[in-house]
Amino acid sequence: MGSVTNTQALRCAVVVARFNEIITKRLLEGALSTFNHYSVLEDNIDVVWVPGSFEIGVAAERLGKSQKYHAILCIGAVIRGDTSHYDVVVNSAASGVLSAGLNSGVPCIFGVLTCDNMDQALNRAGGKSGNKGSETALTADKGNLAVAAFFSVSPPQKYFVCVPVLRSIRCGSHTTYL
Ligand SMILES: Nc1c(NC[C@H](O)[C@H](O)[C@H](O)CO)[nH]c(=O)[nH]c1=O
Ligand SMILES: CC(=O)[C@@H](O)COP(=O)(O)O
Repeated sequence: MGSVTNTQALRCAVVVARFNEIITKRLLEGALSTFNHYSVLEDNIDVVWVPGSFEIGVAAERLGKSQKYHAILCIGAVIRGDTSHYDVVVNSAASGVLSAGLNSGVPCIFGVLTCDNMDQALNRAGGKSGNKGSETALTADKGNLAVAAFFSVSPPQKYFVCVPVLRSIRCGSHTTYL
């Protein structure tokens, strides 16, 4: 993908885990509403659902390698149970997202909640601790503009020109299934 200097040119994919959907749907809504706030166009966002956080990395890497996106948001919610299964899913999700970014060269942003219980997750999905999905989208907007400017323009302080180009436009949900 070429570089972008304003958010209306930004193309993103959001990979969302269906597991703990009550949480991940709220994180997705937070991400989409933040994209809307920063003028990312609805048509430029593809949402891809996967069964659980364990599968996020595979999808993110495939999307990254498609060369269609400036950034891939990875959203999931892993909630601790009685066994060590939690650690396996969390570690696999984290290394999968990291590998997806390294192998595709596209920023893959880690928006997977890793919580001890459902209360912690609800608090971070629009509750008293904010909406981590929304923060994930913010990372994509700012991170991508920064990365694009850093690699493609000289002098690098052009980055500071890019950031204020943030306006508001309507953005609903746009869904694609793998
Ligand atoms: N326990 C959680 C899972 N488990 C499901 C796995 O992610 C995976 O889909 C399954 O093992 C099939 O490969 N996923 C979450 O996202 N959150 C959990 O708490
Ligand atoms: C991710 C988890 O820990 C959970 O879904 C699995 O629960 P358990 O460890 O009780 O089998």
